[in-house]
Amino acid sequence: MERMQQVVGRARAAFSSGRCRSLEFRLQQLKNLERMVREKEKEILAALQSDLHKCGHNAYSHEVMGVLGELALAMENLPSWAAPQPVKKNLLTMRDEAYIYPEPLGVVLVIGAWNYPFMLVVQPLIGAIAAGGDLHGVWVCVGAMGGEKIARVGQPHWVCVLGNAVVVKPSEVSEHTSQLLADLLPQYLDEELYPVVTGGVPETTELLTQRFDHILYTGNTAVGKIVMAAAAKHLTPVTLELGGKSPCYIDGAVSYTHLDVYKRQGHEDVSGLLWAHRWQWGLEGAESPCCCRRITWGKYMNCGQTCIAPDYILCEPSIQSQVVENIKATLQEFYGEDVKKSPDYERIVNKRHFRRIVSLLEGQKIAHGGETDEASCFIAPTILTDVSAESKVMEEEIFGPVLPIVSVKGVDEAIEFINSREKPLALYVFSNDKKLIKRVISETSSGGMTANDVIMHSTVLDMPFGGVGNSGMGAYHGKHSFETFSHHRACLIKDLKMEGMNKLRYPPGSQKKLDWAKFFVLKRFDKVRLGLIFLALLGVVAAVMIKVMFP
Ligand SMILES: NC(=O)c1ccc[n+]([C@@H]2O[C@H](COP(=O)([O-])OP(=O)(O)OC[C@H]3O[C@@H](n4cnc5c(N)ncnc54)[C@H](O)[C@@H]3O)[C@@H](O)[C@H]2O)c1
Ligand SMILES: CC(C)=CCC/C(C)=C/CC/C(C)=C/C=O
Repeated sequence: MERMQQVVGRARAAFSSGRCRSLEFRLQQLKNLERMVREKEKEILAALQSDLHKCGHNAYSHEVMGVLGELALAMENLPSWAAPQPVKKNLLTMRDEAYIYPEPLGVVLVIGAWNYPFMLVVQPLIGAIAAGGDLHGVWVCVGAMGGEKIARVGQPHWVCVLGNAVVVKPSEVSEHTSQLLADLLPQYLDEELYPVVTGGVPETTELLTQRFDHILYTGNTAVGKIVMAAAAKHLTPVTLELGGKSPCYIDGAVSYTHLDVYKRQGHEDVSGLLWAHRWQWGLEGAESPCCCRRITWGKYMNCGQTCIAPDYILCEPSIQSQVVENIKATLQEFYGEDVKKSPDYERIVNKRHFRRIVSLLEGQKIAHGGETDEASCFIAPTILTDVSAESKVMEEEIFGPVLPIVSVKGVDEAIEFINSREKPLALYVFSNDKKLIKRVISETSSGGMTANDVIMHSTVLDMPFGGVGNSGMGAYHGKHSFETFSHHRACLIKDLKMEGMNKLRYPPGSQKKLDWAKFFVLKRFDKVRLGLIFLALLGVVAAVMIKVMFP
């Protein structure tokens, strides 16, 4: 207990010292982090190889690339993210400065998971370091109502505490990466502001008794509840990046839909159009090789241990065998004749997870794969067909290379199926009918979604990444990380003039005062209307002057 108290206490003291006060300091820390990633690339890739059997290419493109992208985005945009944001004002506040100032929360705890052990720790760390505003300069509101612009003028003349301190807790399950982060981060970042705590459940439990100003936890839902309960004791806000069963619906009726569309458009001979359609999709529907290749990539990457991997497929029974054939062909294309020998295919992280996944195969119809080797934690890419919605494999998140196919009659039943379960972290739909895609989006809910591909929404850094309901709360990535780790403080700066206006709100009250207050507070003028009123007034003044000057 004492140790954790010391770590967090030191981080809080460092935060309060104002060491991380300037934008320049935070940018420097981000630059140092980038230098660490570039200089220690070999060590990072080696740790990922030891923990998850990730080959160099996969480790780089799945983990390091995302971190470098996030760093570049944060460093480029930090000055504009950190600037106070002007807001629209009303008639009572039109002379004042009104803006939202992002301030850092204080000491943040980042708890990572083992499946992308480098990225899931460093990516949130970037946002937490960056967060907070820039009042180090002198900011003025330029423009009247609506405060069109906030401008940084002059040299810094007063300072305030900015940028969070961050306690980093990598997952003990990926022990090599965890140790590497504990060794490297203090070499490149301020040691007191950004301490690393290693260890397992006892250490995390102890850490969670401490008071933090925000906790970002990545991991399973059950532990997410433990984290939230511990945070509640201190009223600490949480971001929970959890998991769940992400469905993937394949629309097999695409070609027929298009046939109809082409006919309705008045095309007599649709064969040429359908041929073009087939050329685009490989086959007639979304069960095409192209779609199945994308699904195979996202399902079996990192041996299925990806939070947003398509967990299971929903499709009509008529296309099931085509889907299986196309996925099998892709597996051959990706991993060759002997998957075990492929450097691109990872392993299950440990024996506990290995046994859990193997137990999900019991009683299932294995259409492909199914080979396992406990000694090396190897499970071959596996496809299960005609899977019952009530079976064990359809109850919990699989988090392994097992892909069940569940039959549905069509999109209506698919939507019903998805909505009858917990809200997933991701949702995938394959169809070249845009209307159907939009319908699935509007009639379901999930943390994020991609149509006609998988995983890829998580790579768009301008989009928030996070879950909803059982799959989590809050989000991060890019500017959303900055916002997650900042408090959005409402700032109104008035002067001591025009006291007469305030009489409206001071006692004693009267109906007349209330009517004027209503006018000043509730009346909304848009810029065009204000402009017109100004022009009309100008016209009246001009008319009066003309009349006076030329009687
Ligand atoms: N949403 C996301 O971004 C995301 C990313 C990766 C994984 N996940 C989800 O995470 C799950 C897999 O991760 P995991 O949970 O096996 O990872 P894990 O075992 O690494 O646990 C995550 C963290 O929680 C801590 N922890 C574990 N048990 C604890 C306890 N009893 N009390 C306090 N702390 C505890 C660990 O020390 C670790 O740092 C899957 O459900 C997956 O979908 C989600
Ligand atoms: C190689 C490319 C273009 C993308 C892969 C990125 C990737 C591995 C995303 C998954 C990230 C994530 C939040 C995983 C959670 O377990």
